[in-house]
Amino acid sequence: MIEVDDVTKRYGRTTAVHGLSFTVAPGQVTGFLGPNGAGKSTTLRMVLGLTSPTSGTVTVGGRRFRGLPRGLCEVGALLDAGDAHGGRTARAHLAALARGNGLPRRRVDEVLAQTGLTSVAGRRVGGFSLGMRQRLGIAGALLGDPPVLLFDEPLNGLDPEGIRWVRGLFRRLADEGRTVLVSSHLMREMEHTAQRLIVIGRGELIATGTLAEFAAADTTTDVSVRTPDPAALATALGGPGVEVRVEDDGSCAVTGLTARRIGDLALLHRIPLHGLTPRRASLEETFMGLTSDSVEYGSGNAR
Ligand SMILES: Nc1ncnc2c1ncn2[C@@H]1O[C@H](COP(=O)(O)OP(=O)(O)OP(=O)(O)O)[C@@H](O)[C@H]1O
Repeated sequence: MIEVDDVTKRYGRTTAVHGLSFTVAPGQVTGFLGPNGAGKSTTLRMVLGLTSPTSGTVTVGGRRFRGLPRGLCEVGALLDAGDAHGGRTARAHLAALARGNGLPRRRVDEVLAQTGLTSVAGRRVGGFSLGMRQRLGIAGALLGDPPVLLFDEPLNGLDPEGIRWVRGLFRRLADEGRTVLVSSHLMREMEHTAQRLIVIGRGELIATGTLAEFAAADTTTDVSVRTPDPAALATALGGPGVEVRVEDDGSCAVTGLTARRIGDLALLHRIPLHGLTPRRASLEETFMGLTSDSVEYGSGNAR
């Protein structure tokens, strides 16, 4: 369990995280979503104990950060796939990590097997593709067999097979009762990865909920209407809160009315309809709508 309680983190005049509170429960994969610069990495670093909050508290398994980074047996993390020394082999990299953390050597072979790297364990990391580096980073996170796992943009650079594998692994880790937090700036990456979402923007919480709740909460539905007389339709439907937009393909996108009401009004005004299709916003569109105020934020802006 991770609990972030009213956390603010400032770097000089930049506020990276502001009054952020959320909890991450074990047993499911939680997506941590936000546009670039939203404060995801900063938050993950605070959970790991690599950075201390300016104010507020972060607890992992009920324990507060006490000025020392959390050990590999407590929290495993993939923060930056590029941080392994390029001149070392994958096995040597993991062996050094294991030694430094007092972990048994056998864990190295176990995590190499778990991440599909056994056959390349003797190769230098410098020659690894980004996907292999991601696997190695994940192997490092698993080394201490920790109950809490953090992955910062782990799908970056993975091919479709790699993405499928990572998704399966995260699910298995969550099914084992672990707390799994995965960051991304792309909703489409989270759609088939996470069961719950935490969405942040400009360092602040925007929304939390299950994926199903996000899908159900999209109120920005519109209705696509085909008619030979869009102008008459717009006049007939016009009113407060109703918008009729003619799309490039000649159809009309109507917001603010149900398909049934549009049909009734068209009949009343004797306007022929050739099509009437209610449309739901995709999760990606819901995310864009939620974070649209946050994306203009350029890194380094003072708030
Ligand atoms: N060490 C630092 N010193 C100064 N500013 C920082 C530092 N770390 C992060 N920031 C700033 O804090 C804000 C949040 O950055 P952070 O990297 O946490 O966002 P992010 O959501 O992880 O973004 P991205 O997806 O681009 O990695 C940005 O404006 C960033 O420039």
